[in-house]
Amino acid sequence: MLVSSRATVVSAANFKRISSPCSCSSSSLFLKKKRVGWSRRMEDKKDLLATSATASSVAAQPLQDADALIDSVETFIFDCDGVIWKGDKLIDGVPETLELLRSKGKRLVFVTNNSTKSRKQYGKKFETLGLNVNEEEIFASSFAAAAYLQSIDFPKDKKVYVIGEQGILIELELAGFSYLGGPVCFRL
Ligand SMILES: O=C(O)COP(=O)(O)O
Repeated sequence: MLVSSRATVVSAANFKRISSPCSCSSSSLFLKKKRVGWSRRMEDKKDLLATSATASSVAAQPLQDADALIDSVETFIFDCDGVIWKGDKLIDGVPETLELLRSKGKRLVFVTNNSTKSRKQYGKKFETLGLNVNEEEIFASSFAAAAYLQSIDFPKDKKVYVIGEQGILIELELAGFSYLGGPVCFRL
């Protein structure tokens, strides 16, 4: 399974020139883990800086053989903002890249941690941008919140307090959960 992160914009036009998505993702995960002990000791900090420099170098390795990579991967997971679109603007090369991967029978999954929209609303956004993506291929954090509650058999007669966006409320409703809270406007 291949995870494409924000740092690795997959574009048909420059696919052969991009860095390896796997190395970017693993290095950022590694850095997050290391950060737990970072503030404790200055020596740890120095170690981390040395390590992060090495990790960055590894992440910058160019992709040598895009065809071999595509052939070896069954499922491509794309982040959305910064990879598929920037705000409301489609990123160049994305339609061609997705078409290429679909023509090779690859499974595509689109993930986003932006909870302002439900899966259905994201489906509309993909459509507006001219991309043919099924709702089942979209995993937004809004949907993940509802799916998690289902997975732990959260009782339907209890309420969920939502600190989050409208998309979460919609997904909770679809899953049959009651809630309190939701988007809050702060006035200064
Ligand atoms: O919009 C955001 O806050 C992040 O969105 P992303 O997870 O699709 O990159």
